[in-house]
Amino acid sequence: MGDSRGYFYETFNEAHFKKHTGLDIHFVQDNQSLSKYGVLRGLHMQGGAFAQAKLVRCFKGQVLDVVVDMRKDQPTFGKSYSILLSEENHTQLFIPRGFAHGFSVLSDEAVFVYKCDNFYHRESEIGVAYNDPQFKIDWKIPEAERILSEKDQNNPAFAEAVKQLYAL
Ligand SMILES: Cc1cn([C@H]2C[C@H](O)[C@@H](COP(=O)(O)OP(=O)(O)O[C@H]3O[C@H](C)C(=O)[C@H](O)[C@H]3O)O2)c(=O)[nH]c1=O
Repeated sequence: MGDSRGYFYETFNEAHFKKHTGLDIHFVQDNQSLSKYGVLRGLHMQGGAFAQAKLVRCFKGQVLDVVVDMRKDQPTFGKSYSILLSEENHTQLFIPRGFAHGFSVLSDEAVFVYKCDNFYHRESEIGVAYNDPQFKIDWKIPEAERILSEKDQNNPAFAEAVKQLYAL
């Protein structure tokens, strides 16, 4: 809702969420990260008892958000999906448990905020190589301009990540 002062909008409403998704999710943790242009975070997930569903959005700037289905029993296993999330499009993406998630920052800066339905548990984290040739993800950031954590430069390939995930 915009007015002469600025804007107001509900960023999460449990009743709307249930109506649109048919899901009854109890979110327990909110996260927020600030990243500059070229940052690529991911692909990450938590497995086992600490698997997380996420409701993600870009509060400031613009990101390319990417998920990979790691659920062996699903027809979309091993498939990736990308979507632009931005301050302008107000789009939110619900990511069920069992998906690896990451994003690349296309604006000068991006503030990324998301709800999780399980707590952070470092020991349950699984990484998947952002550049695994199986997915051919176009992160829309030239190779030389990408900024990744040490961890994300060395995530395992998809097949190894699946093995680690199902061993949790
Ligand atoms: C995820 C997380 C991290 N941390 C600590 C651990 C490190 O000291 C620091 C940065 O963690 P990390 O480098 O894993 O942050 P991201 O690279 O943004 O990780 C996230 O990236 C992708 C996009 C995701 O979807 C996951 O939620 C998450 O893995 O925050 C916490 O204290 N709590 C948390 O829930």
